Amino acid sequence: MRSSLLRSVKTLARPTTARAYSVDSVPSRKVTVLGAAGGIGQPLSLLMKLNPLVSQLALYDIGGTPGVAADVSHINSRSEVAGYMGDDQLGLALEGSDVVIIPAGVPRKPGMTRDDLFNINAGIVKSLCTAIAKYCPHAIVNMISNPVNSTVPIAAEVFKKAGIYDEKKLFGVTTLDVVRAKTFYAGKANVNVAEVNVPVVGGHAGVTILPLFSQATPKANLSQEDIQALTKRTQDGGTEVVEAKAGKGSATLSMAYAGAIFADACLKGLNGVPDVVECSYVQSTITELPFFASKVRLGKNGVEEVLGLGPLSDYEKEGLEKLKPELKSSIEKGIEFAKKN
Ligand SMILES: NC(=O)C1=CN([C@@H]2O[C@H](COP(=O)(O)OP(=O)(O)OC[C@H]3O[C@@H](n4cnc5c(N)ncnc54)[C@H](O)[C@@H]3O)[C@@H](O)[C@H]2O)C=CC1
Ligand SMILES: O=C([O-])CC(=O)C(=O)O
Repeated sequence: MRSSLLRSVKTLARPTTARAYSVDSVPSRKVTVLGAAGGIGQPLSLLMKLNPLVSQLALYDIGGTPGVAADVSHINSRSEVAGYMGDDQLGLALEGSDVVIIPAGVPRKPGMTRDDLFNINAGIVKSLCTAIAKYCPHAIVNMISNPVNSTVPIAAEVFKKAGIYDEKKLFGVTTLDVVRAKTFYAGKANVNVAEVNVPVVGGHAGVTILPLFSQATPKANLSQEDIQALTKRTQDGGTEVVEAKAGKGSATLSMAYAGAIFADACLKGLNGVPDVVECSYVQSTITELPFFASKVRLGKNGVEEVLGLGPLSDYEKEGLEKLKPELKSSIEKGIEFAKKN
C-alpha cells in the first residue's frame, strides 16, 4: 500500500494532464481535512491532493485555509480543492464528505505527555464531531488529534448522542507507530525497509503503543535486548521528535505521510479493493477494553473485520498487561468528558 501511494505520487509527478489516468473508472470521493492549515494539515493536504482516489478536497481550519487551498489547488492532479475558514463554513466543508481527517488541535512541547493536551483538544474534537454528525453522518472519520486514546472515545460518545454512531466508521490513526516500527526494525535487522511489516497494537501514547516485533517480517534473529530497545524507541518515537523540535511542535511530516497512507487505505476499502489491512485504534472486543488498536480489514463500510492479536511472545504478553490500566483510564476520561459536556 505504501508502494502504491508512492506509485500514485510518481504518476502525478509526471507533467501530464489529469486525463493521464482513467478518471471514469474511479468513484468520486470527497475528503475533508479539519485543521488543514496546521503543521500536519498542510503536508497532509498536499499528499491528499496527489491521491488519484480523491475527486474533491475540502480544506478547513479556523484560519489560513484560503492560502493553503489556493496553493495546493494549482497542482495538476484529479481533485478539485476548496478552502473553508471559520465556524460558518464548517458545514460546507463537511457536506457530502466520504472521509474526514482530523489533525486539528494543539501539539506537545518538551516535557508534556499527550494527555496534557486533553483539556484543549477534547473540546476541539467534540465540536468538530458534533458538526460531522450534522453534516456528514455517514463519513469515515480518521482521528489524528491527541490524545488519540481519549479523542476517539469522545468522538464515539458525540456520535452516540447524535444517534448516528457507527463503530465501523471511526478510526484512531496509529499508522505513524507502524511507520516508525518498520523504519527502526529495518535499520536494526538490516533488511529492505520497503519489505518490512510490523503490527503495532494497543493505543497511541507511551507504553500503550505495543509493537509486535515477534510477528515482524522479513524475520530476523534479533536479541531480546535489541527487541526491547526497538520497542522503547517505537513507544518514545513521538517524544524523540518533540525534543528534537525543541518547542516548535511534534511530528508533522512523518505524520502527514502516515495519515495519507491510512486515508488512502480507507478510500481503497470504500472503493471495494479487497484485502486492505492496516493497524488502527477502533471499537474492539479483542481484549476487555472497548477501544484497542490492532490490524483491521477495511471495506466498503469502513471496518470489515477487527483482526486478532496473533501469537505473542512472553515480552509482548507482559507489555499487553502493562498497557491496559493506562489505556482503560484514558478511554474512561474521554467518555466521561463527552458525557459531562
Ligand atoms: N495520531 C498521531 O499519530 C499524531 C497526532 N498528532 C496530533 O495532531 C494534532 C495537530 O498537530 P499539528 O498539526 O502539529 O498542530 P498545529 O498547531 O501545527 O496545527 C493544528 C491546526 O489545528 C487548527 N485548529 C485548532 N482548532 C481548530 C478547530 N476548532 N477547527 C479546525 N481547526 C482547528 C489550528 O488552527 C492549526 O492550524 C495535535 O493534537 C498532535 O498532538 C501529531 C502527530 C502524530
Ligand atoms: O508525540 C506527539 O505528541 C505526537 C504524536 O502523537 C506522535 O508523534 O506520535
